[in-house]
Amino acid sequence: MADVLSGVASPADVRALPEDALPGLCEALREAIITTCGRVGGHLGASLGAVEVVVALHRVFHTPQDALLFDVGHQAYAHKLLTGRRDRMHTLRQADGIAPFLDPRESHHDALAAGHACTAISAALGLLAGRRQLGHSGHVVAVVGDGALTGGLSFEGLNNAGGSPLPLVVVLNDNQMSISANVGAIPALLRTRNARAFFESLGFTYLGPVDGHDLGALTRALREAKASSRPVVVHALTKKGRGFPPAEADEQTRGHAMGPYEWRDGKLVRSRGGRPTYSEAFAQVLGDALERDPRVVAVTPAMLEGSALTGLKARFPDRVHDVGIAEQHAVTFCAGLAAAGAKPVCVIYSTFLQRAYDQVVHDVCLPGLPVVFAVDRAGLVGADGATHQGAYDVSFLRPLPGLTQWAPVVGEDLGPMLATALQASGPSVLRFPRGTLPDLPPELARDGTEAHDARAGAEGGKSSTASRLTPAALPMPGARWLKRVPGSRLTLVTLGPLGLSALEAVRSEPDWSALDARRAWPLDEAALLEAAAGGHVVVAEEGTVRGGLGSAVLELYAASGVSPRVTLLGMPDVFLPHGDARVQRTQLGLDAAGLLRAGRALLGEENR
Ligand SMILES: Cc1ncc(C[n+]2csc(CCOP(=O)(O)OP(=O)(O)O)c2C)c(N)n1
Ligand SMILES: CC(=O)[C@@H](O)[C@H](O)COP(=O)(O)O
Ligand SMILES: [Mg+2]
Repeated sequence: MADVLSGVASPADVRALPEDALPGLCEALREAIITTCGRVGGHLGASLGAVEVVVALHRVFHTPQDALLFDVGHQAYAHKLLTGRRDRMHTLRQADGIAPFLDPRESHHDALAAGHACTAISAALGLLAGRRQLGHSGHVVAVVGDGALTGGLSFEGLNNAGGSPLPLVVVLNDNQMSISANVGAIPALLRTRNARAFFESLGFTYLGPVDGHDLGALTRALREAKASSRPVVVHALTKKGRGFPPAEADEQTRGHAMGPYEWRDGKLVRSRGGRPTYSEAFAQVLGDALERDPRVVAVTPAMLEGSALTGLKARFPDRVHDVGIAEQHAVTFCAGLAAAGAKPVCVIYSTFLQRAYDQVVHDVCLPGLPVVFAVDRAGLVGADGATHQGAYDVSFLRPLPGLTQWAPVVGEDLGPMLATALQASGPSVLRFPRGTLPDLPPELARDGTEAHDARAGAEGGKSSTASRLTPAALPMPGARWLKRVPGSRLTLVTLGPLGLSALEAVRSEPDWSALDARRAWPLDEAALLEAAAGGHVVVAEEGTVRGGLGSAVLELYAASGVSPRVTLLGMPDVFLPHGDARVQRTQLGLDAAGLLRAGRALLGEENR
C-alpha cells in the first residue's frame, strides 16, 4: 500500500494514477497520517476525514496554477503528503520540521498561510480577485469545515462571494463536528434540504450533498464546479476520524488532535500525563464559582475540550455556553450578559482573543462591564507554532482603560484571582499558560495569598489551598515579593509562572530579590519603584517584549524620574515558529539559567 504513495512525489503523479489505484492511495495516506500522528501527535481526526476530498481536489485542480486554500489547515496532512513533503512528515510540528498548518514558505502548493479558522473564503475570494486583476488565470478553491460556518468571518466572505461574478469554488467539508460536536442553527440546517436553498439564496450554485468518501462522486462534483462561471458550493459529507477506529469511536472529538500514541494489537496505548493542567485547575475554580454564585456564566468560542470545560458543560448545561468559532460574538455576548447583571467568564485562548479586539475595547471596556476573560494558552504554545502563540495579549490589552490583567504563578493563585475578578466592578483578565501545573514551591506554600505581600509584614498566613481561596484573602493585593532582600542590588520582576524561574534563580544569588508583578496592569508602582532603588532590574514575561509588562515598567520609571539599569526578557520581535515550548523558553533565556545570565550581565558580573 505504502508503495502507491512512494510513487507520488507531486500532484501530477496523483493525476497520472489510474482510477483503480485511488482507493489504495487513500488507504496509504490514512496509514501515513495514523503513523505520523502516532509518533509525533497532531491533528489526526480532521485529516483522516478529508483524505478523499484532498485526493479528488488534486485530481481535478492543478496546484499551484490553481489554488487550494484549506481553512485552518489542520485537515490537510494528505495534501502535505501528496505535495512532496512525505519524507519529512516525521518532523511534523517539531522545531525546523514540517509546519502544523499550511504555509507557502513550506510549499508552493500551499496558497496562503493560516492556522486560525474562518479565513479561507475571504482569502480565496481575495486571491481570485487579485489574480484576475493581474491577468492570471487559474481556479481558486476554499475548503471549509462546518465548524467554520459558525464564524462571522466566513459569512462576510460568503456574502461578498455570493454577490460577485467571480467563480469561487467553496468545498464544504461537513463532518458535523467542530472540535467538539458542532453547535447552533447553521450546522443543523446543513443536514436538511434547506442547505441547497440556503446557499442558492446567497448567490451560489449548490452541488450536493455528496458522499465525501466517494471519490467518483466527489470528482464529478468538483469537475462541475471547475466548469462553472459562477460561485459554487460543493457540499461534501464526511466523517471525522474516518479509517481509525479509536478516532471514529471518540465521541468527544473524533480524534481531532492527539498526542503521540501506539496502536498495538488493535488497541490504542497512550501515555497520559498525570499532572493537571492550568486549564483544568482553572476549570475547577470556575466550577466552584458556578456552584457558589448563580450569576456566574461561562462562555467558550468552540474550545470546550481544550479549555477543559466539558465536565462543567455537563454539570451546568445552561450556564456553560459553547457559542461556536465566534470569538467576536463570544465577547459581545458576554457584554450583554454582564449588562443584564450576570457574571460572565469568557474562557478564550490568547491567540483567538486577537480576533475579538474591538469587541473587548468597544463592547466591554468602554462601558466598563464586569466581564472576566480567562486567557488560556498565554505564552509559548509549542507544536501549534506561530499562528497560535499566546504572544500579544498583554501588549494589546494593556492600553485599555479599566482593564485589570492578572497572571497566576501557580494553580493556587487561580481561585483568589478569579474571585477577585468576579467581585470587580469592571473587566478583568486572568492569563495562564498551556501546560501542566508546577509543584507549589516552599516559598509560596509558606504564605497565604495576602501574606505574600511582604510590605504587609504578614508571615505564616493560611496554609491550606482551600483557605487561600477564601474571600478573606480578597481582593488580591498587588505585586508579591517572592524574595525580598533589604538593600538588594538587583530584582528579578516576573509575570505569571516565570516567577518560578525567578525563585530558582535567586536560590543561587542570595543577594537578589524577586518580585512577582502579579498584574501586568495596573502596575504595583510602589513595589516596582522599590525594586528600582537597587539600581538593577530584570523584567521577564512570556509575551512580546514590545509593549508588554517590561515596557510598562520602563514607562513607570521614566515618569517617576528614576533610572535603574533594566533588561527586558520575553518573546522577541518575530513570529516564533513551532517547536518544543520548553526548549524555546530556554533559548529565550526565560528559565532560571537565563535569568541568572541576564542579571549577572546587568551587574557586569557575567564571568561569575
Ligand atoms: C479563530 C479560531 N478559533 C478556534 C480555532 C480552534 N479550532 C481549530 S479547528 C477547529 C474546529 C473546526 O471545525 P471545522 O471547520 O468543522 O473543521 P473540522 O475540524 O471538523 O474538519 C477549531 C475550533 C481556530 N483554529 N481558530
Ligand atoms: C487547530 C487548532 O486551532 C486547535 O486544534 C489547536 O491546535 C488546539 O490547541 P491545544 O492543543 O492547545 O488545545
Ligand atoms: Mg467539521
